Amino acid sequence: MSSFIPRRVFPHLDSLPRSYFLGHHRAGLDKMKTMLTYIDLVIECRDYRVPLTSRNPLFEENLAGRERLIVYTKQDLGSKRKQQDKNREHVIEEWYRPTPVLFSDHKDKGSVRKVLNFARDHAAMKASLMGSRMLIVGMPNVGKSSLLNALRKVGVHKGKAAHTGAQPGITRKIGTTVKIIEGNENSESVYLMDTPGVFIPYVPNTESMLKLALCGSVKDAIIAPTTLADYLLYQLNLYDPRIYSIYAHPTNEVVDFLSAVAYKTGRLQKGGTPDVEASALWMIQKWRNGQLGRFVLDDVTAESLERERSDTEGLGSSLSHARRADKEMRRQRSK
Ligand SMILES: Nc1nc2c(ncn2[C@@H]2O[C@H](COP(=O)(O)OP(=O)(O)OP(=O)(O)O)[C@@H](O)[C@H]2O)c(=O)[nH]1
Repeated sequence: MSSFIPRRVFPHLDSLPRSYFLGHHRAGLDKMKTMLTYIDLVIECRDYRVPLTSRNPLFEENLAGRERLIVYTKQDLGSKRKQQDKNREHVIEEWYRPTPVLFSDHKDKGSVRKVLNFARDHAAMKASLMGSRMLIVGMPNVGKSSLLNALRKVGVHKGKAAHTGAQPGITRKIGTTVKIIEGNENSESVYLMDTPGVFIPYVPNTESMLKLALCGSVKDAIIAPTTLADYLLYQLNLYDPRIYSIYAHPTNEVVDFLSAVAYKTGRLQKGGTPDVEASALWMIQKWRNGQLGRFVLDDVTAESLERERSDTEGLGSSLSHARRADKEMRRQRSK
């Protein structure tokens, strides 16, 4: 163990797709734009494990002019609720000031209540006779529908209203409006609308694509499971290789790692050969569920937002525009 040295960089994979911008993403975004006049607040969800990479500039560009609350979902999957996490959350809050930022875990009533309180205060400020209407937006699979259900449960004690699932693309159209706060003599009711996840037209680099895929924003068929497991192994090694010690010795070799997992868990094909692909999918799922370490994949420092912004500049608006900007960026870099 003491002699093990993890990889410090993950190799650039030229053949990796860098787009997952589907028809219903574009259609959903267009529809959101037409609804903006009726909306008092946009609740933009991002994944706590990738606080920078799950930022989609399309929302800032297309839903500008409306007040925004940023909610980092799945806090439980990236945090151990320690001082280190508090420091990280403070940095994230500072990045977006004055835009308010909250952190949520859909099963933790306390964090859901904070979002509700924000929505209630915001609605009270607007004091509309028709009640307040809010839109929940974000990348695919980030946890929008789960948060909507949790807000409804805590807010008005009603059951699930939106479908949720482990793969992206469960919500394909803008859903029905759901009441999350009951009005009273002092304030009007608050309604929330679910929307389909919208992916970034063109991801700035392959590592960002791997991060988003690992967090479940991209369908599992898009990137080979062994490639994704290799990226997971890279991250596990940087964090703490002891996390997988019940399956394998520390290693940088994905096939060795997955073969050890296959032997240990009985994932074998005919003739007893290890089923590397099945083991890859199993390990990825374990990490996604928080059973293989809970940690953040992005670098969170005071400067990292600016760095990411300059990397993604021009990659927001359209696919062809994004490709051109990417080509130009590469040309500049090679100069
Ligand atoms: N651990 C944990 N899991 C969550 C949380 N929020 C959502 N999930 C899980 O993440 C997956 C995706 O959640 P959804 O609510 O369907 O995500 P979505 O953003 O509506 O997905 P799309 O339909 O692709 O837009 C589900 O398996 C949820 O159970 C959270 O706060 N913590």
